[in-house]
Amino acid sequence: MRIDVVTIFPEFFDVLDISLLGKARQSGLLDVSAHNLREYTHDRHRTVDDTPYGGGAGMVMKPEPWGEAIDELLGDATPERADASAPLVIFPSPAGEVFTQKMARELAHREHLIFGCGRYEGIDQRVFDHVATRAEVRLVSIGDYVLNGGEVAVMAMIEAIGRLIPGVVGNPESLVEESHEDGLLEYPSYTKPAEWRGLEVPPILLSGNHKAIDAWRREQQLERTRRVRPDLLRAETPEKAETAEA
Ligand SMILES: Oc1ccccc1-c1ccno1
Repeated sequence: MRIDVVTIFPEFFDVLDISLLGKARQSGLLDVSAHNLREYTHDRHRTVDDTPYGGGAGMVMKPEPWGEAIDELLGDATPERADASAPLVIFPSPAGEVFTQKMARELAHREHLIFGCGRYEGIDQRVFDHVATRAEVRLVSIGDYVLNGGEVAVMAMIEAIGRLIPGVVGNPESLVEESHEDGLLEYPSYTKPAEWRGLEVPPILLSGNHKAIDAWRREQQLERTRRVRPDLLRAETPEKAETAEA
């Protein structure tokens, strides 16, 4: 998978050379490149923002640099070539659809993602409108709170997507039993020692009875999800909600 990120802080993404995603980049499974939006300006001050039409506080990111940056990254992509190789352009935004594990799984199958990190009061709307004439565009939020810019959101999405690419995580089994993989929160985990500061590991986990352990873990998932994220039980599949009510 090729990932391009347009940002005024390209050095922010240097951290991706560390850990799992660093190995994925070295092995060629993941190719991440950060591009400085200011390289696409032509004035002495490398200006990327200006005052908003209609007034209001703050500054809005100018369309011209964005247009040139994304033109370069899209190459000769056209809507007519809308196949798996077609680039998907994602702008993190508090006004976007919420990023979920389901979306991460979907995006892990794409060949080329382009992320555009907005700052200030956002990016001129015409950038989204124009790019949408050439490629699929999505505005995506990582949660109901406000950040200073899209870089943190893009980092989170790259990690969530990148770790699902086959070969990136050593043991694919470890991807299955995680929060949100089956729509529920994960069960509590324990390791040695069996007793720590007076706290013992649940005896069922020491029993060796794997059928009983699986049942206990499933019940722990349901109890934790009912308590912490009841909204997940109301989502999508009625069976899930039915199980939860049992
Ligand atoms: O708050 C933001 C500012 C800029 C770009 C993205 C965000 C955001 C907030 C939540 N998800 O994305």
